[in-house]
Amino acid sequence: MSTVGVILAGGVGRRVGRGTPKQLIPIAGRSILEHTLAVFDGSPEIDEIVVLMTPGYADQVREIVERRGFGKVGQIVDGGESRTESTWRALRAIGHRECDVLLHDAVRPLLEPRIITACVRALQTHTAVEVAIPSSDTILVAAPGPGGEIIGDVLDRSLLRRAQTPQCFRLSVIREAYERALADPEFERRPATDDCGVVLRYLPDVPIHLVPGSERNMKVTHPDDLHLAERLFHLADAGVPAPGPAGRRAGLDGATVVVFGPGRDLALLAEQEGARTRVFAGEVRVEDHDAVVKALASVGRVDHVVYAPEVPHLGGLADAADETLRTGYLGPVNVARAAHPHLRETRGGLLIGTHGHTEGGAAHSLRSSARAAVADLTRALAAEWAGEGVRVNCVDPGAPAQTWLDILVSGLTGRVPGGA
Ligand SMILES: Nc1ccn([C@@H]2O[C@H](COP(=O)(O)OP(=O)(O)OP(=O)(O)O)[C@@H](O)[C@H]2O)c(=O)n1
Ligand SMILES: C[C@](O)(CO)[C@H](O)COP(=O)(O)O
Repeated sequence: MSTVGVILAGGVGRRVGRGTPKQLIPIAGRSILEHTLAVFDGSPEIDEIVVLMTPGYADQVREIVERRGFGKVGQIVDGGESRTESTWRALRAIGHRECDVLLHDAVRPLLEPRIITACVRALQTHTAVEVAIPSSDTILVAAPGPGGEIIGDVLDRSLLRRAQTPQCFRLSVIREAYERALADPEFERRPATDDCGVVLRYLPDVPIHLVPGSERNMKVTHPDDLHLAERLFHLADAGVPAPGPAGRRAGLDGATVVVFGPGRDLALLAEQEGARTRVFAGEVRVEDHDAVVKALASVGRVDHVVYAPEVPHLGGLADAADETLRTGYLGPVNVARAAHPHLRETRGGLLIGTHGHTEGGAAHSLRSSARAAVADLTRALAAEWAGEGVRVNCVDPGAPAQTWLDILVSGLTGRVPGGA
């Protein structure tokens, strides 16, 4: 039986309150929807994807699907007026051939693949499956009282769970629940806020099995959630995915890697994976934009550019050497500007070494602020160049050379080290 992932992206994001549907807002260098699609398209358990999109925005989905080569996206369908109406449209688009369906909020982009695996496994023995996590707050039932609300009840927290998505069903089960709901005039007056609610109300004899979710699988609902999700992405990426020997070779074999700064170890490692490398250490002054442009022009095709600055001395502003300004601020900007036309042509990647963690922050003001500047530059450029397929990441200078290469071939963009 095949497994269809349904991405519910038909809303407008009223509570986030931007002029554009919130699923198209960029986080960590890509739109929320793109992150979510990447999880489903990359899951071996998913055979096909149906996207329900806000009417008028299907072209944006097509652009993402084509640019990222998301081959499993079979249909892009206009969403309905409500979440449940979007689900119903998805069920109609899938048709009557029995299959398993995983309905997921597009705005939960931090879904871990292991949750999809657990859901698909659970569907082998259950016809309805829900992802949920324990509630860490005590939940109250409010009641009308004198001058406002009072507590009507305090629920038993040990039994409380917070519903997430995916919510997963055998197609015939969720279809029957919806057919009953749509035939019930009461459903319009008292709609459901999720799909399990529809099954529970209209097919009460079908047990809905619970699978553990995760705190990270948050829903972007309010403006602050955008900041939280951004931070969580960077924490999630803190352990850069290890591509393995085959992935490393596939990413570097035949590619040209240009390093600015003392990056000999990195270059040697890249060469072992089949890359052609060029290191510009002391001979190119990175504060001189024209010199960086010339250096890159002398290489020919460029797939990856790495900026690996010397780690500067520590100290307060008064003691800071011009070298820190040069390598911390001007270097990253000049290398990025000069590398852009090359990387746009090859859809390549830029990796910027930061000035590392500062112990006791305030004592090393220039170095700390340079690190923050590089982190923000990375995020901004990742978003700015995402449409051109150019990836931009940064890394701590102390990270092993292997980690630098793993980031280069990872497909990540907008990645900054935790805490930057
Ligand atoms: N008519 C709708 C409404 C919502 N959704 C999707 O359901 C998920 C969860 O809904 P929610 O967070 O409420 O999204 P919005 O409806 O966009 O937000 P708001 O209620 O603030 O407008 C989102 O991925 C949203 O795009 C949908 O497919 N069709
Ligand atoms: C389905 C859901 O994400 C489970 O928590 C939630 O009910 C959706 O609610 P929303 O108001 O449509 O965001």
